[in-house]
Amino acid sequence: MFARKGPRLNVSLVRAAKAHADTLASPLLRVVNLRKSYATPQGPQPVLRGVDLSLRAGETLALMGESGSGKSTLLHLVGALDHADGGQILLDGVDIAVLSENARASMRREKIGVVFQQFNLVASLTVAENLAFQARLAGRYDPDWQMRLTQRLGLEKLVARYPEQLSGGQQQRVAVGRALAVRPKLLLADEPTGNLDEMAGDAVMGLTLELVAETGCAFLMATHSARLAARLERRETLVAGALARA
Ligand SMILES: Nc1ncnc2c1ncn2[C@@H]1O[C@H](COP(=O)(O)OP(=O)(O)OP(=O)(O)O)[C@@H](O)[C@H]1O
Repeated sequence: MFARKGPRLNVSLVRAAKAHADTLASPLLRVVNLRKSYATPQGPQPVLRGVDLSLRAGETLALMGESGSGKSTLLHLVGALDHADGGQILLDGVDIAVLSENARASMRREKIGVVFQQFNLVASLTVAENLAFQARLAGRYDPDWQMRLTQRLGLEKLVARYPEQLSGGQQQRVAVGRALAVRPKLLLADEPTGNLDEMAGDAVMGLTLELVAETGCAFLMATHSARLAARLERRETLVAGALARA
């Protein structure tokens, strides 16, 4: 019996190892020649003029650049929250631009977590309900994972509170938990510590990076802070609408 099962097990192990190697080799996110302009009274204002970017599963990348350089614009496009004028955004091999609105919405819910500078919690929901919000919408609510996230983020004693009863750092920890509750493949964060003092910001950053490593998701974070950017594996800077390596 063992003799018959042995070779089959080996073949499946080899296949699994190859699939894992392929996943690591091909980028989770590939942005190609991405372009975006905004309409202004003076005519279209180009912000992204051909951005190319790759991110592998599990990789962490800080997106830097002066105020107004287009960091939030890029995150919104990658997060399928806005439409590009041209170029491609391939997430898990799927071009976001060619998806129907429904398919974009499910990709957003199931594969992408987003953390904003302004926490954006639902004021009428408790901490526990906020944490579960996105996962429930995506049909991916997992009570064990939610409990673990709650513990890891130090929120056990706060689950029955409402956002207005929390400090900024606590609110942002809830927002990080909410984004990770779906176990996204990609976590996006736009100045996630921008509204926090240094100590609270560092604590949120540390927990986020630990949970990113634990879940194996890729992490793309826009930040002005070279100090925070240094905690991520890679750094890129937006200059004149394209990326220059920092
Ligand atoms: N909806 C919009 N309509 C018109 N212009 C916009 C819009 N959103 C952003 N912009 C402009 O696009 C440019 C890039 O803005 P964006 O918010 O992406 O920059 P940023 O690098 O994230 O800036 P910051 O670091 O200050 O947050 C800015 O000049 C901004 O004024």
